[in-house]
Amino acid sequence: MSVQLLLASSSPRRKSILNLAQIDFVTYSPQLDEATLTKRLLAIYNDVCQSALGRIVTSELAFHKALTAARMTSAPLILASDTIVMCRGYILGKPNNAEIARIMFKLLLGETLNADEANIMQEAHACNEEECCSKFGQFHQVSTSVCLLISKDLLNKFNLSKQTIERIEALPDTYVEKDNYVRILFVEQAGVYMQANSPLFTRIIEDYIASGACFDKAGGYAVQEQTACLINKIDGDVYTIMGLPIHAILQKCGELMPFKQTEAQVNSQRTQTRISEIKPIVQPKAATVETNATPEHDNYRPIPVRTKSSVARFNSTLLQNLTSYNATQNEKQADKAHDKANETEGYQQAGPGLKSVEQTDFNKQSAKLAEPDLSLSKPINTNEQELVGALKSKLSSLKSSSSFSQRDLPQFLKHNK
Ligand SMILES: Cc1cn([C@H]2C[C@H](O)[C@@H](COP(=O)(O)OP(=O)(O)OP(=O)(O)O)O2)c(=O)[nH]c1=O
Repeated sequence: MSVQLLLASSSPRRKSILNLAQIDFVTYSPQLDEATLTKRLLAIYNDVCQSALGRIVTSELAFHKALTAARMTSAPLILASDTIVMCRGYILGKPNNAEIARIMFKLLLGETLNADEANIMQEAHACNEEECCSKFGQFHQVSTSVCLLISKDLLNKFNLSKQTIERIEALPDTYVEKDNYVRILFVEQAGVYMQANSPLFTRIIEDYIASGACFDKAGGYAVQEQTACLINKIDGDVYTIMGLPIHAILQKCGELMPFKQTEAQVNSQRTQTRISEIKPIVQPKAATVETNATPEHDNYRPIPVRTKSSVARFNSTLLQNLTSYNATQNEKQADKAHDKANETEGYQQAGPGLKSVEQTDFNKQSAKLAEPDLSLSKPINTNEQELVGALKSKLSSLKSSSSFSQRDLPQFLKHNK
């Protein structure tokens, strides 16, 4: 099915992860006031643990990003995602400035905040969570929610497995936006342990903040950049931390993902197209004519081609003509003989006698020319052919008429020379 995925995100990481998975997509950046929405959610869910908060906040934000894109574009297949870091009861989004970024690293590395720092981070303090510091370092949790909206029309075109349909139907609030879209929403979480027990790490942090790379990352760090040096242990999928849990996406709704064609597939399609472009060679039905006629040339008449059967036809016509000519010659001779006899014995009706001579010679000639010579290829002149034919028919009509006598024949031949 040729449908493109709309990635409702401006995150370069999400784009590169989709590219990595060879998914065919275009992007749209939904405008959403994430901070206000998060504040509202924290006010409602003020008595839940940080793990649950991570799920709630990212789910709501991912869904609203996808919904905004659906309303603005009406695209049939939309993917949106949201990532936050929860550490020691604080919800860590993107740091607004270097100072906040530095405080975030203090939290992530298990350091104690002073009063001022705690004051700055007051709004982000979402719940009272026990500090989880183990031999692996300070623990924090990264939550990434994924929301896939698929139009009902498009969903009906998929040949989904029973298992997938059941899984979709079991999801809460499956149908959204006036029932036009089916919603698939899920959260992935990963645990990260960080340690910075050497001045070397302090330098890495300062360099990273100075580069400005921290400002578009939840928690102010990136697992895929130099701050990876601070990470001692990860529980979960690294792509959940980077903002798009590709393994879970493919596992849960891979059937709905449009994949890019590999070079081999594109090449094989090209070959198929080339083969289908080749017009079939139409063999002429009879071996007698070969035609270049096209529908545009209605008056086109094919050039006759001399074949074995056409030569045979020609020879049989020639045989008839020769036979007819021979008959005429015989009649001439018979008439001469008759005239001679008449001169001596007087006039006699000789019709049956002539007929008898005629038949005998016909049979002789027929026997001689029964096997037509197929090597004959020069057609008889049309005028001669017509003349012989006309003579033959006239002669036979005269012979059958009662008024015709043998004596009339020389005159007839002279007249029709
Ligand atoms: C923790 C962490 C986050 N991040 C990034 C992923 C997300 O892009 C970003 C979290 O912010 P989000 O608000 O989830 O995403 P975004 O604003 O970058 O993009 P959009 O809302 O348009 O989809 O932090 C990393 O790249 N590496 C990391 O290790």
